[in-house]
Amino acid sequence: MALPDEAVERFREGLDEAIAAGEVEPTAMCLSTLGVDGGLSSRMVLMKAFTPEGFVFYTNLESRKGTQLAASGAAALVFHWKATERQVRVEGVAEPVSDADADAYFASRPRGSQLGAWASDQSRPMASRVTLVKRVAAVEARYLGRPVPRPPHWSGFLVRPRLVEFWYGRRSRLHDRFVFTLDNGEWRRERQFP
Ligand SMILES: Cc1cc2nc3c(=O)[nH]c(=O)nc-3n(C[C@H](O)[C@H](O)[C@H](O)COP(=O)(O)O)c2cc1C
Ligand code: PXP
Repeated sequence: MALPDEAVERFREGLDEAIAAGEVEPTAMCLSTLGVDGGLSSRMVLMKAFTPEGFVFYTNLESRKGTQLAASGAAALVFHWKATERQVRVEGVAEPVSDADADAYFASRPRGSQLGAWASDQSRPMASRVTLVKRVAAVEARYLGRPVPRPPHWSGFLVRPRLVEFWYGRRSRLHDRFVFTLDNGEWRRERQFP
């Protein structure tokens, strides 16, 4: 269910203002996923697309987050824009992006990052840094003089929101909060106490 116009506008405006204010990584978001044991796991990722459908990021599908999302889909995101004292919080369900979208984004990455996606068994044990350096050299040799294809284990997820909260910080601590919640197929909007 697409986000309501107001939520889309608030997100776009918040991101634009964070960029204008010089935020170092304005698209950085904390992603939380659910382990099979019911435990939670969080890490930062970079948002690469935002549409009324949701928030897209890319990763190794065999990583910890990748396997957790394949198992449950439950995902929560937090953006914190320090320069503008804002926070956006998202709760929803992650689904794979299309191969066409993943191919297009992968093709736009610097060659070094593309080679890294082949070389790194993200989240699995690595004996030493030398292992990684050797693997990068091997994939570099393999794709010498030709484009690096997207690895089958590297793609993206679209987090479709069921809740989006916009938090506007105030020095008084009497912050403003607007929460959009999907309720029986309809978006509900409410203010909440800070
Ligand atoms: C600011 C920032 C952005 C990051 N962006 C990504 C990203 O977009 N995709 C990714 O796979 N890892 C990204 N990482 C690395 C992840 O935080 C994490 O270490 C890695 O993906 C392994 O996570 P996992 O073992 O939980 O799967 C980023 C780290 C930081 C600090
Ligand atoms: C392993 C990894 N994948 C992806 C990203 C983010 O995407 P990109 O490298 O395409 O900007 C990062 C950012 O640090 C990263 O560390």
